[in-house]
Amino acid sequence: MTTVSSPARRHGVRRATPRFAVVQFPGSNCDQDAYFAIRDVFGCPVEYVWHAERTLRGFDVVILPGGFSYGDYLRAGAIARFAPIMEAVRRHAERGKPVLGICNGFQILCEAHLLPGALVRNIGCRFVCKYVTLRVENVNTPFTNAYRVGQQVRIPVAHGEGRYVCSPETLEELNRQERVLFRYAGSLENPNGSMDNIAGIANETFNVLGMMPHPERAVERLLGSVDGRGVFESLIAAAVARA
Ligand SMILES: NC(=O)CC[C@H](N)C(=O)O
Repeated sequence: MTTVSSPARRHGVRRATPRFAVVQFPGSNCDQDAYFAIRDVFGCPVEYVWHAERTLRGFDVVILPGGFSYGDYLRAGAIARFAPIMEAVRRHAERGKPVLGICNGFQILCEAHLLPGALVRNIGCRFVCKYVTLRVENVNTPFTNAYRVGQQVRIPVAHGEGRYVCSPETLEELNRQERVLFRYAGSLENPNGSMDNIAGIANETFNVLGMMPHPERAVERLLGSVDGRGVFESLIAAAVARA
């Protein structure tokens, strides 16, 4: 684990550099990408937390990474929702601390009812793995403050069950409360048939975000895009603002 000695810590005041937890479920496969981005690209302290653990004490930001938790049996995220760690994730969210679910993490957050709606099989029933262009819709959140509203960003998706669906009432509420933080930039960019081109949504208090695209895979120019960096930069800036 890399520990960053922030100026705030050196002067004996509250820590500003957030401490990240990356939760690992059996079948997670993007946990190392998230860990690498946080530690090597952003220099923040990060630890893996196994799904059978029951506490997230000491962590500021919790990441539920992508993958195929429990083999995606029944429906992606439907079994992970019952993992022991999920009670701690719920408590973390209830305290107003940030929880970011990426791809399978988004699926788990919906199944756990920390976010509304569900992610079902892509239109066309195919696994889709490619870059898509997103539009950043709301930048007044701990996950998006480093972006400009309306900014278009290129971030990859890789999923078979990424079609976001919800009731008309929920959709109306999500839009009215500006809880859609990312949209596929038009129907041609929508890889899965999600309602209203939804790519990422927040809870009512804006401290839980689920998104199908993978920002942790878009943090190095060498890999094709740095447009995902804003999500981590926003979380770090929000932690500094809170300290
Ligand atoms: N990268 C991911 O998390 C994708 C896997 C996901 N469970 C799916 O729908 O295919």
